[in-house]
Amino acid sequence: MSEKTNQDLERLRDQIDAVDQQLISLLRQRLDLVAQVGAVKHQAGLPIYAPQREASMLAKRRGEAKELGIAPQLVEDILRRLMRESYINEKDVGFKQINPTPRPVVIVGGRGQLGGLFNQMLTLSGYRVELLDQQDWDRAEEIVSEAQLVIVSVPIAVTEEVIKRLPKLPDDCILADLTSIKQKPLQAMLDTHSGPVVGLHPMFGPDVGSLAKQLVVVCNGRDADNYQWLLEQIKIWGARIVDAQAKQHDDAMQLVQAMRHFSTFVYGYNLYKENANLDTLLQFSSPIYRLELAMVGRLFAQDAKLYADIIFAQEHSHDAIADYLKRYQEALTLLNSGDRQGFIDTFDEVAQWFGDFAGQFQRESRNMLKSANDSRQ
Ligand SMILES: O=C(O)C(=O)C[C@]1(C(=O)O)C=C[C@@H](O)C=C1
Repeated sequence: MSEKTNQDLERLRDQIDAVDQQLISLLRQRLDLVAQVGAVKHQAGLPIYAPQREASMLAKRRGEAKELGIAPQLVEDILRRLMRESYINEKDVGFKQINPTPRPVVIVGGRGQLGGLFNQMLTLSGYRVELLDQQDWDRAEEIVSEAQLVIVSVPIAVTEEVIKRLPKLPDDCILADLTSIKQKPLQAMLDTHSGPVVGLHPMFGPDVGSLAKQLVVVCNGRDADNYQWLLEQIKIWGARIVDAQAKQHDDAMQLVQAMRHFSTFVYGYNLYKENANLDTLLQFSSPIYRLELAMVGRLFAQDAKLYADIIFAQEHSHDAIADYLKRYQEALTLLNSGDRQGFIDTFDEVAQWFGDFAGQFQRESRNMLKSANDSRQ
């Protein structure tokens, strides 16, 4: 490379560095403003996530970007990443306490990951949180004696047993659970406690940075009026609430969770039995295959018992998985018989069934792939 080229590059890179440093300074200013917004929202009891504000802000910035010859999507991607940081920063400012009472919230299994997240959110909202774990059970009666809310957050396999072992709760105490199946825990809570009961299913893992834009499924149990404050508090944390009947939820979870996790498990099991060379697979991976491999591999970085519980606890998951196997075999028959047209006809039938969702999912996955590719070295 010539000396002049070197000098030109160095001069321009110095200017880029200066601009990037200004960007960092602007990020600091923006985060300070967002923290102030968080404080105002804390006082007013407003949710972190403000969809209307986001939509109008993104529309304006996209227009301004376009006028400057900048790709609107680039600006939107940057702002969405900034807002994800805002959710975390605003969370740390704390939240308005919807039900200001000195009575404690008891989290059974609060030293677990999901229980720990609810402990953090409730504490940030000003509630006094007590934990009731295995080592505390001899003091269980004392711990729950004044509780206004008891949340059960233990592995699925022991949820019903733990609920049934709970000491008598105050009559007005709310009994809730966070289990990913709803019918059995809800019935156990209704049988065990005569007061307010509600089943919750947080549709996210404990490693979310904030609850903004997350989803919590609510299965009403008893005396719903008494636990509306809890649902309001969850909304202030930024989450969306969806009501569902417990059976409707469990039936959907068979496909969404049990079958999905089981298929991912089998995919990984097959790679293992084939003794595939992951380094080689990655070497020849397109971005989408790498993402698929990552979604399989991440499963095996987690606790086998958790997924065993999710899959085995679903009473009818065997049926959903057996159906999947039957369709896998039907598709294999098309392949083995060389029935290319039969495959195409079936493919078109399924495409018809997906309808507009197919295009929507293609657009969404395209953006996910771009982001996933950005983070690659
Ligand atoms: O303006 C707000 O209400 C904010 O909380 C700030 C902010 C942002 O980062 O711009 C963050 C989250 C909201 O969903 C909308 C915007």
